Amino acid sequence: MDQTEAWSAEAFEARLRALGGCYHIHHPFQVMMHRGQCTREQIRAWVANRYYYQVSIPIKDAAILSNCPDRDVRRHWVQRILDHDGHGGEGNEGGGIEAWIRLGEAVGLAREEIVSERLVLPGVRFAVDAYINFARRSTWQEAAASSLTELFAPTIHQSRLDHWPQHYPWIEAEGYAYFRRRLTEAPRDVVNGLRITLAHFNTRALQERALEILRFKLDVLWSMLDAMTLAHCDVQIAGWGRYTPMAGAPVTS
Ligand SMILES: O=C(O)c1cc(C(=O)O)c2c(n1)C(=O)C(=O)c1cc(C(=O)O)[nH]c1-2
Repeated sequence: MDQTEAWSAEAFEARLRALGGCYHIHHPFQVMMHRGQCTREQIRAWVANRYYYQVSIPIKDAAILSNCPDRDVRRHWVQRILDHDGHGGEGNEGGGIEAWIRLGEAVGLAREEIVSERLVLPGVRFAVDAYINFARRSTWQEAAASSLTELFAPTIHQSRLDHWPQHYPWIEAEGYAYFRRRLTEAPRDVVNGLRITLAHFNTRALQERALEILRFKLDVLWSMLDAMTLAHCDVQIAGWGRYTPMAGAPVTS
């Protein structure tokens, strides 16, 4: 087959979906959470760090809107901001960010501890900021394609709803509302994001570019968990012993 010929829409979509093999559902930290092997402290650390992703999503989406001259696209895309920030309508009073704070409280964090972001690790901040900056500097179509990790998100949200209550009975049930709401929001976002991506990336070179963008975004999510693993799991480093984040160089004398 001609290496420069565009893939059909179906073949292109299949390649995008195949990158699900690199989704953070396969990261050791995520696997540990899924199997019920996390301590309360590790779950709390994950929720507190992921808060930074949650509050950054609407900023990222506002960056996409600011680069998009197409009124129809903006009208759809703005819904994502309202999903997270809230619009006061029924079931969406505080939006996803408020629901995430409630999840934090359900796992034993204080609201102030979450919103102060003082538990957010540098590596998590850098990874999330890379995503925001990508959206600021790219075309709106490229930035839209970078949201397509959401293709794989309903599976991960559903698995938390299915397994966490048995594994972590100490988590208050109201905390799960965030995952439940994403089960309907994410598939709707994906239909829209896929439509834009399949229409815009219509040459082989552009399709390859879209795959590269999706890999970048998968790396953002993976790097966040790498940072959390280093800081909150018992990672031993030869010659250093247990890794302690931000502890500086070991005293070797
Ligand atoms: O819990 C997760 O594993 C997960 C992953 C992702 C993702 O794949 O980017 C998102 C979310 N959750 C999520 O809740 C969410 O609102 C969201 C928005 C976006 C995006 O890129 O615009 N990704 C995700």
